[in-house]
Amino acid sequence: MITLKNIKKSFNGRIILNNLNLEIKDGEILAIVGPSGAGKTTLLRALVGLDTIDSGEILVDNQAFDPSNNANDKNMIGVVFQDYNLFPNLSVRENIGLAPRLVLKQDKQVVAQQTNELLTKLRLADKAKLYPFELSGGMKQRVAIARALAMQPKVLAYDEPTSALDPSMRNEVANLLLALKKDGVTQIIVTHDVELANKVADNIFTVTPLS
Ligand SMILES: Nc1ncnc2c1ncn2[C@@H]1O[C@H](COP(=O)(O)OP(=O)(O)OP(=O)(O)O)[C@@H](O)[C@H]1O
Repeated sequence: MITLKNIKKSFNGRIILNNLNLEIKDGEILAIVGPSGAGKTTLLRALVGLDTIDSGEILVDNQAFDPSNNANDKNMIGVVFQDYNLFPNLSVRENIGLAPRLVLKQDKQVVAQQTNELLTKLRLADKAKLYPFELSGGMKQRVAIARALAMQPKVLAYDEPTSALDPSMRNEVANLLLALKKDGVTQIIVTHDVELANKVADNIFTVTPLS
């Protein structure tokens, strides 16, 4: 379980998150919703350790969560960014296998086997040799998810998973999130897409603008 206690975050003296409290249970899908500028991405970035918080605590199973100093904590949460951040000069297979090789120092054969499994799971087996520029938005997103899953995170966080896609893809994204939930992955989505949130989320947290 992830627990956020009294989280406070300001930018240039302007308070964005004030004494925010939130619990995310293992295996659930949490949707973070709220109007533009309310602080949803700020909350997500703080939660995954991409930004510091001014005060408050982030706990995982009641232990302090410290991704900037603890590699296990850092690898615990995978992030799928809105623009996917794929490595443009690497193939789909290389995008997925790079971090397990470099960061987890996994054996080449283990990485190859795991990458094959992820390619199949994310319906990318016939795209393994392609480069990001050759992929549709939905395929890029599936590569980004496969790449995050390759690090075996307990939690996957997505920033606006449907906003860059054609609305007809919403069901596909929803089904993918629900399939990953069956595998036990805890998922956090920041979204404007209320329909997606209603369809997949076990819990919806609304961030309200403070001013
Ligand atoms: N690095 C930063 N420096 C200064 N201000 C920032 C920074 N990041 C975010 N902000 C401000 O914090 C507020 C919340 O931004 P945030 O991106 O978290 O909102 P959001 O709810 O995700 O909005 P949207 O739905 O439009 O993406 C905004 O007013 C934004 O301008």
